[in-house]
Amino acid sequence: ADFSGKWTMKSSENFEELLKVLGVNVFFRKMAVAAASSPVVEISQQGEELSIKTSTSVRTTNISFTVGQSFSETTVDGRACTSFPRWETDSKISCEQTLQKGDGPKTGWTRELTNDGELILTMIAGDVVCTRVYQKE
Ligand SMILES: C=C1C2=C(C[C@@]1(C)C/C=C/C(C)=C/C(=O)O)C(C)(C)CCC2
Repeated sequence: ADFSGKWTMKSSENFEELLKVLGVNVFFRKMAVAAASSPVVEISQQGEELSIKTSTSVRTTNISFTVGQSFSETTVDGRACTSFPRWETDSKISCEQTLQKGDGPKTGWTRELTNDGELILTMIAGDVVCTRVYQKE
């Protein structure tokens, strides 16, 4: 599957609940919910290598990784972690995260291309799953 393209978010659920489980205080939760309500995601993929730029009014994150190889990134609440992305199916990448220091709820994410061309991002923290659906611009 090829995730390349410019994506805008169509729907989001459980995003604030995700941040709450991660212990983000209400001030930063409200900021994040507002900032993350209209993100722009740009993905370029070359085979197994993906670069994902997620732009919001407050913070822009860039990650680059090769599926099957671990890399360093931060959890959604900004803590350094080691991530291990792998193909769950030929159109879904699942990524488990391990905090580099300290401890907290188990976190991870998945990104999946659906048959009707949407991109589904799930972010997991403990038993909370946040689901965000993106459409190609
Ligand atoms: C703006 C964000 C902020 C935070 C996280 C982030 C980065 C949330 C954005 C997530 C997106 C846009 C995910 C996606 O849809 O890929 C913090 C909690 C540190 C608080 C400061 C504002």
